[in-house]
Amino acid sequence: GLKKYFSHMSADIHMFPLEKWLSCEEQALKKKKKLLEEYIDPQGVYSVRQTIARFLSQSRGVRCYPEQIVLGSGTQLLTRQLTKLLPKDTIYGLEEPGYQRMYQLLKSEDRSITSLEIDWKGIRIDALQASMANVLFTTPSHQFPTGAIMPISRRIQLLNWANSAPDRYIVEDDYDSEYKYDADSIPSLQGMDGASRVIYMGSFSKSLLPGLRMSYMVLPIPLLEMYRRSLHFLMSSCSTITQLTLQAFIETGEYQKHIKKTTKLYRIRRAMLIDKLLDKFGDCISVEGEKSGLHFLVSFDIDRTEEQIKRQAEEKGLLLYGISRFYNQSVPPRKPTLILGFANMRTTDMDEAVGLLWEAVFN
Ligand SMILES: Cc1ncc(COP(=O)(O)O)c(/C=N/[C@@H](CCC(=O)O)COc2ccccc2)c1O
Repeated sequence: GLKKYFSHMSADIHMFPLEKWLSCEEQALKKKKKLLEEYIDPQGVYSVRQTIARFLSQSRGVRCYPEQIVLGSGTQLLTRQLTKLLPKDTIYGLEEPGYQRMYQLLKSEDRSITSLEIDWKGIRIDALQASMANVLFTTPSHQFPTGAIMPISRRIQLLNWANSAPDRYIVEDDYDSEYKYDADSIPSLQGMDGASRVIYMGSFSKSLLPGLRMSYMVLPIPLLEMYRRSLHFLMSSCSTITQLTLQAFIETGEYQKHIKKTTKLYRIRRAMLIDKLLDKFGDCISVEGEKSGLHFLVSFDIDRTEEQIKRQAEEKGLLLYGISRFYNQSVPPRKPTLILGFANMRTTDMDEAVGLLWEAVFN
């Protein structure tokens, strides 16, 4: 198969503290195995939600009670539950370019969607106001896929938008908020919301492993009441074992240690990769969205299409993704732009990876 050096969709299992995770699992099972006998609360084990609420308050300034947290096996599944709490004729505003799978999920649920323009600060307020959207999905910490970090001023404008008409909500997908390099981390939109307009979504897919399928959403009280009324019959979609292990992993401080260690390692990988790319490609490339997260964008000032570069790369055995895959409407004229992940890029592979990229672009 194709080499996935630049994959933005995979974590590096070698970075995961498997031994510590397994001892947390053993400890959780020994102490709380009784919980496995029954169906637990559909929102997830209460004590696990208490731990997550504390962690969110410390790390992201999210203000919530454990009662407001819903654990789910993936952001998409939680989004499906959320759409069932909102009016059928809700119009969902999604960032363009944005998280395609969310667009595809909402479309598969026959929801009305409108694509909204972004700029280097994230979603554009004029585009949002001109649209008919009443629920906005946005990724303010590190816009997916461009990496834009939304400044406080734009966040305040978003909250004003949400408070200026009934039935408006902002879904803050705080994906990729764990890894900050040059930018100081800006507290969550949810923490600034005083009027129950923000639904906060997060995931352990990037900070731990996507295979754990541990994601969560924080519902404002009015939606929580609706959840309790209309979705109380649901069973929790996350394994109780994974929930209890995660709780132990956070409570023993292993999670915080892991984030510190991986941030240091990712910071080195990211800096080395950008240096090597600039050495090799010089001023025919420009890098953006590299201030946080586990990927950045590289656009090429050459007369080739993204498709040609992708195909040429596949000839050389290298998997690449272009920015085009994140557009729901037609891709506007722009320089060929690739999304380059570095979470799974070992420093020993970098020279080969950059060499293959060079051949894909120039041969
Ligand atoms: C905007 C956004 N929000 C949430 C998620 C996470 O969803 P969850 O795992 O269901 O909680 C992703 C995953 N996005 C994935 C790429 C999507 C794509 O390009 O198609 C990338 O996910 C990972 C990247 C590195 C390491 C581990 C995972 C999301 O891009």
